[in-house]
Amino acid sequence: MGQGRRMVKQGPPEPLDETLVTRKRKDAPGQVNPERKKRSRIAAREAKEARAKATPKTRVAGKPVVKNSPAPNGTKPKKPSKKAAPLPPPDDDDVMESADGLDDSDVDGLDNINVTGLDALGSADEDDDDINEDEFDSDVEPRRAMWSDDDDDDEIEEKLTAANIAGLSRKLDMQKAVEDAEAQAELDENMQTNIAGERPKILEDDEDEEGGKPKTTLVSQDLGLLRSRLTDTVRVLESFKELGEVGRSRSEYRASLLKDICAYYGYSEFLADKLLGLFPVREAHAFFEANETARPVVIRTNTLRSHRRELAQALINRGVQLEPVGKWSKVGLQIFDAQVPLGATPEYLAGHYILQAASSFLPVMALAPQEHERVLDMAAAPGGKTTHIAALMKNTGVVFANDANKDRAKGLIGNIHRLGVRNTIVCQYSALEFPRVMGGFDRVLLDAPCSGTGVIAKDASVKTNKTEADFMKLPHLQKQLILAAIDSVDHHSKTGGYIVYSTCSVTVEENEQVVQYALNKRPNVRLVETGLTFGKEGFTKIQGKVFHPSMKMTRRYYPHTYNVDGFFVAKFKKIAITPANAVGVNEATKTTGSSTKSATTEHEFVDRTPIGQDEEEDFGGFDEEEDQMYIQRAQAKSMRRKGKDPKAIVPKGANGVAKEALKEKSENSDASPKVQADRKEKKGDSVEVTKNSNGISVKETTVESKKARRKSSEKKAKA
Ligand SMILES: C[S@@+](CC[C@H](N)C(=O)[O-])C[C@H]1O[C@@H](n2cnc3c(N)ncnc32)[C@H](O)[C@@H]1O
Repeated sequence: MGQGRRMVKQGPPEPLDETLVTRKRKDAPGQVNPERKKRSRIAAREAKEARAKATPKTRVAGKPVVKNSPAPNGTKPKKPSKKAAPLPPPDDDDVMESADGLDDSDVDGLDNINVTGLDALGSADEDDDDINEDEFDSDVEPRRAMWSDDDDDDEIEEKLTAANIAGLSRKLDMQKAVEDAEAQAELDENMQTNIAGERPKILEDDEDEEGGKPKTTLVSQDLGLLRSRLTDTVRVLESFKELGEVGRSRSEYRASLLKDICAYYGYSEFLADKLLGLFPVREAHAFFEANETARPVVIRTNTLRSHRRELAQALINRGVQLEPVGKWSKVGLQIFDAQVPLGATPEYLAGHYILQAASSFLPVMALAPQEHERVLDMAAAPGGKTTHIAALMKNTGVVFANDANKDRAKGLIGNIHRLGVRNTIVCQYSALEFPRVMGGFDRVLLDAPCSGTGVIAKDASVKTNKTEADFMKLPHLQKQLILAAIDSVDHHSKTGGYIVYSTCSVTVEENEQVVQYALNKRPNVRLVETGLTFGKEGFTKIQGKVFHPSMKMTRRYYPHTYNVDGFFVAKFKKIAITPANAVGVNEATKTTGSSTKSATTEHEFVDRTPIGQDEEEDFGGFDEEEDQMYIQRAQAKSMRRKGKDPKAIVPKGANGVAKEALKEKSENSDASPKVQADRKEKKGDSVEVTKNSNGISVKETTVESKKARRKSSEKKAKA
């Protein structure tokens, strides 16, 4: 086993770029048919020649640098550009909710198809048991490992590869684009500061009147200068002792960097400062840079309807170029190019896949739902994760998919139908109302509404529209939601007792601070390993804040490290009941104003109030008397069919109302409101004639039925 393999196995997975994917395919031993090899070579040679013509290169310090003269000062440098391509409609969103309820989608198109493969994430999958880890190598990887869900059908794989051959030359073009971009970046970096040891002059001598901070006199058009100053400042801050100007402080350089980041990438100073504080300075630069390019388009195979290999073959036949997303997932396919809109293929319409960002797989993988369990997805729309949960449960057990937003819940229902999910019930509550609505779940997923700072590449508006207030309101909501999630889980569950909290944000306020709050307020939970085999550890210490050491078990994902959307995943195990006097128990009940009897008597915040008793409006309400009438009609019909006398039934309505009353109601049902009222009045009952919103129906309240209802409610309350 080569050195490379050992490193891949032991260390964190390195991002693997597209060129390596290409090489893997070509180098795979005993896998390549001669025809394919020949065509690949031709394509490679052609691309190489074209490249040589277009960009003569030399190498400086081991990295490619373009020989052509640098962009003159004041000219616009090449900023990472976006490639236009057909947009598939999104299925799954994670950017979602900001405080104002805005959202956006996980996958918003084929534009910006990224050239860095997600294979980078390759390490053992939770459920990918046919992967031989020893075989993994960033340079040489047997094809079998690529298709980890299928065993040893090399022949089919070769066909897939052959069908994909057109993609290989395209990948070479992409490779060229990457090299060009790298060269340009390298050039920018070296433009002003390529003499070792020289202290670059970055800060200006004039200071502004207010803060004494360095002025940024460069206007936004001076992107070339901005960029080189930015990279220089990063370099100085990294080696401040050697490179900092005498008499200048670190904070001056930082202030200059912050201003340049805002000017160059277009962030509000508030957000840029917050994000800059998350990373060492060079990493922060990489983060801002990564937010300028889109993440790869990924689809998740719906295993309720298809298998990954079958799906891949079908899409390849339609001209889609794709690869398995990486060893960590059995169901993901990364799309490199598509001649057809991915949101309108027959396979899409038949529910064989869903467009879903790679990082959206992670919370569900951490949740690890089991067959026959009872699972709650607290903020579920549009259902990328719900449908994944249902697929892992093989349509057994039951999933409650809840979302507070009615319109988004419609999308959720659409996805559930399209993907053939049959074990899921959709509901529309504020998740804060759980567990009063229902509790006792084996597992709960809280994919919380968040600021979306992990998905800026998809929604650039986040750069400027998030304010300080958002980073107070959102964490406040997230903290309430996480307590509700914890209280909804059955700690006695034989198979589960787990809660997963996730966001597509990278800020500490929305992640570690929320998790720490949950640990503080709920001593009956502890953090456990997520089971995810890659991802950076959550912070235990940052910016003067200290968190519980177990915070290490949470996982952070960044666009610049794994080429996935920024994400956070934490997994809790509930080990005991929630004390009745715990914070949040009362707050949650306040929202509905119902009795807290169950919480106080059982010390577990599980309310067993029948659903819908007080909330008839949402679902159109239930009319028990009317129901009873239909039941009796059906019974009578059935008796008649059997040749019996239907009058033999001595029915009682749900409220104890005798058959006569129902019969009367039945007779009246055809009469006009006025006639009905007259009839009632004759009988001496008090009558209210009201029209509903459509102006057509009568709401009648007789003395008799009022009494009956009261009686029935009392009975229920006692029960
Ligand atoms: C990040 S998105 C969920 C994405 C979803 N899990 C998926 O994978 O497709 C957050 C969701 O939270 C919902 N939401 C916001 N506030 C809520 C609340 N109080 N209760 C329940 N859902 C809420 C939003 O409507 C939004 O759909």
